[in-house]
Amino acid sequence: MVVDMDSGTTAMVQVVGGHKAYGQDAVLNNLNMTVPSGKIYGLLGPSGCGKTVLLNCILGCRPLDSGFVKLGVTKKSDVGYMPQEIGLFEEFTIKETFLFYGRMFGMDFKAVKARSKELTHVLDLPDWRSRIGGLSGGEQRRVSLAVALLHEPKLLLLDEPTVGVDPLLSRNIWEFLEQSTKGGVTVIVTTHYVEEARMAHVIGLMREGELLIEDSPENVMSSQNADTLEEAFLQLSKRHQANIGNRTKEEPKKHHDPKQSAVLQRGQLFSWDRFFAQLVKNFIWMKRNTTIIGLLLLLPAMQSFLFCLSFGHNPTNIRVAVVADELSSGANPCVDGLEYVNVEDVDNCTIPTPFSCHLLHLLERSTDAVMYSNSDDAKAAVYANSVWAYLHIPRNFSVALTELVIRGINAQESDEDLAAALEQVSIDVHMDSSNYIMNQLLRMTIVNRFADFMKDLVKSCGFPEQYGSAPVRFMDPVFGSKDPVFAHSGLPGFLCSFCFFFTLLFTSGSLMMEKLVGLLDRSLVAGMTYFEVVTAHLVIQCGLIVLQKSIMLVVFYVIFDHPFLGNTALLISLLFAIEFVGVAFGFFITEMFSSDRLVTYAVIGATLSVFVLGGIIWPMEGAHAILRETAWAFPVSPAVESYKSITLRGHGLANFIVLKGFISCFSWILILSLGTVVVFKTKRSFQVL
Ligand SMILES: Nc1ncnc2c1ncn2[C@@H]1O[C@H](COP(=O)(O)OP(=O)(O)OP(=O)(O)O)[C@@H](O)[C@H]1O
Repeated sequence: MVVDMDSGTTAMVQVVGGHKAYGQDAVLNNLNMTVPSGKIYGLLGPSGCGKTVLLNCILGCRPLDSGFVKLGVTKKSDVGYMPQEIGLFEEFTIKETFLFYGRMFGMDFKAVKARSKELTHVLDLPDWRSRIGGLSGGEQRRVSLAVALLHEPKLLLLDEPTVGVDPLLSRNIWEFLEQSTKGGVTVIVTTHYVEEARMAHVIGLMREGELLIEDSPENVMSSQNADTLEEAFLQLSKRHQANIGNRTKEEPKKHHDPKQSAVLQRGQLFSWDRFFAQLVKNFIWMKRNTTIIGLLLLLPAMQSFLFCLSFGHNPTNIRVAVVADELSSGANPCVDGLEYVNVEDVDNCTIPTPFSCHLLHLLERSTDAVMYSNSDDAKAAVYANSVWAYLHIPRNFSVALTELVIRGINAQESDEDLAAALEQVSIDVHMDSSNYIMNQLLRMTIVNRFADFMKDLVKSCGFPEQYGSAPVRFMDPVFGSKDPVFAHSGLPGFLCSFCFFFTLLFTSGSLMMEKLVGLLDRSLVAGMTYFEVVTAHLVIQCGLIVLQKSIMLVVFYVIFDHPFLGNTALLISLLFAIEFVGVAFGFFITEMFSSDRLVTYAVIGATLSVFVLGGIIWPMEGAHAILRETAWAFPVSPAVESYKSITLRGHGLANFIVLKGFISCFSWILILSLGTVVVFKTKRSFQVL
């Protein structure tokens, strides 16, 4: 519907009392503008005066703070927009670019081809097979202009179309626009080149957010007694500058009425043409970026192999020094087939003494135990990081221990004798405890080997085995194996974190790339809906997820044979749910942040948090009470517990821990999706859904 102008003619665009500020600075200041239908409107003004902001307000990409915009068109497809930045996909050829936008506007191949041919001639475009990224700045601008003209819109908004263009070609472009207006097209062109705007039917001279004059170029010049537009603009600017000094600061009239402002309709929420255009674009991107896609598939495989090969196995070959005072110094009596020395007053026991040899023999099963002749050397070896610990066995160890075992503590004649005997049976361990895990594992190894030794000793002395062991029996475990492997319980946290990370990385990376080159906004202005962008992305993402997950699951459960007790379909559904949390988070942060650096930090921060809270490094049972109580609210953490219950305990969806993982994922997908829509709507005034 075309708006009636006071003069009786018709207007395609009307801005009434337009005011827009960023912070304290007014970018548009009570601006009134009328663009007659079927004319070229040249919007002139120095850099930073607000031309681009004004075009964005007309398009509805940015809302006015007050005032309103009226348009003579209602549909987005009636508008052609050429943004100041190129806003084209660098990986595309010119032909693919035309086809992408043609599809988006529902044009068939024949129509796209015919129109592209015409535009190629007028705009002197390079070979259609040329990639956009390989074109010069001027050539890219011409392709960008051709895209805006492709679907023969009724209203054209061109933001500096002739920058960097040869003067001859620039004239051709103006003539072409002039020609188009004869067919009823209305054109708004912003330009820095004041004289070039003489070819416009109407010009608006803009300065500091205000429109100083709006008339035909001839009238503008005659009203200022100027021979050139440049001169006229200079005079108007001088007068405006003088007025600014005298003006008291006026508060903008807040009469923004959304009902009066025109909103371009995008058509239906989902169109197969637009969805297909976006999908083909994603496929072309993948085809042109096989290295990235290859890495996205190779990385999970590589990480899975690295995890299986390096993570959670009990350390072997830990070097430990043993100093046994009861062994004669110099030659090692335990070597050469353990030629044990006999001690006379020990009888009934079949383990030869000194016992240090048997203990050493047992230690050698799980460590690299090395005999040292004295404590000073052993200590020096710990300081030099040659060994993780040294054990000191006292001089009378064998005799004192045998007496205590066979004759009992009551056989000691006095308390002093008992204390001396107990001192002689104590093995001192001096450890390098700088590594917590090594410390715990070594401690466990020493205690276990000593327990084995005591069992052997009491048995060899004719006592029942239990006499030498702690009165605790570890029966067959309810879940897991008798000798649990750390990697088995670490795997769920690792896999879930990586699922989240890979999808987050791909989603944020691909969206950010579209956003930074202005492609996303250009597509949205052209009528693409955010819903179509999301669905086209999800199709590609799902394909990648299936491939990545298949690789990882084969590595873990087929090649490395990790235990798997549960339902495969349930596990795959859980992994998909986690991946979609990553996708939703990717959409959220790319909408939230406008710089790729911030997005990168958010990806790293979120992944590390998920990794830490996933229980790989430490179980949540050991976390701070507040964190433990709130862990259910974090994304992915409940899913890790769910994963463990499915694979290591064989539980199904009826189990609450398993169910909680799914509930958590779906809740986060919902929260992040709603968050994305809110941020999207707040930042732009596009209709999203
Ligand atoms: N999102 C934003 N946040 C804050 N300030 C903004 C934003 N967008 C534009 N501005 C400011 O608004 C003013 C007008 O910008 P605009 O891009 O419209 O200028 P312009 O007339 O198009 O300039 P040029 O010809 O150089 O492109 C500038 O001072 C700019 O910094």
